[in-house]
Amino acid sequence: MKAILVGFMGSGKTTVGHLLAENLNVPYHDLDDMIVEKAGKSIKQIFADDGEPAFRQLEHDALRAALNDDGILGTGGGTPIQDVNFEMLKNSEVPVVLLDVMPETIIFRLKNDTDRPLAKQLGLDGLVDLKGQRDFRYDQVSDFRVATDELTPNQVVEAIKRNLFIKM
Ligand SMILES: Nc1ncnc2c1ncn2[C@@H]1O[C@H](COP(=O)(O)OP(=O)(O)O)[C@@H](O)[C@H]1O
Ligand SMILES: O=C(O)C1=C[C@@H](OP(=O)(O)O)[C@@H](O)[C@H](O)C1
Ligand SMILES: [Mg+2]
Repeated sequence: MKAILVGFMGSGKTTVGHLLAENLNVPYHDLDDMIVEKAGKSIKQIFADDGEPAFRQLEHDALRAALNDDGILGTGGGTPIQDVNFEMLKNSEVPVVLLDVMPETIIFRLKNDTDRPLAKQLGLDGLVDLKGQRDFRYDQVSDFRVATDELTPNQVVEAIKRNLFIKM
């Protein structure tokens, strides 16, 4: 991998990851897509049929498989929260980029979302609490952070590239 994107739901990992990969002319891998492909059903359906622990196991398996691939990896918002994943990301040689986002922006970006079971379960206030619980982990696992609130996805790509080239 050239870079791994972490951050809360709605921070833009999937959107920016696709654009960054295209821009660098490398493949893009998204853990959620890998999980959906392996399970043969949507994330929403995995949560409904099998529960969150089953989803987290699939997520861990997908992360383990993806770390050896080339390109850009977009994780899910909960990926760094499992201890085993946290250690894998922290010990990886690949730069880990935190896409940061303010609660107001998350609410705005996800207000019509129907694909994220946790967002649906928790409601918007619950989401903000969850972000507060997770932020420390995102900070610890990442090499640098980009605040995305005031940036377009393409501007986020440019900010990541500036930081990556300094690090390479
Ligand atoms: N920088 C940005 N500015 C405005 N909207 C954004 C930005 N990044 C992502 N979005 C929008 O926010 C929503 C969630 O983005 P997504 O890439 O799925 O986030 P994640 O994968 O981190 O959950 C999508 O509707 C996307 O178009
Ligand atoms: O934060 C989380 O626990 C989750 C985030 C989602 O990915 P995005 O961060 O790409 O929305 C997806 O993996 C699942 O719905 C659980
Ligand atoms: Mg995503």
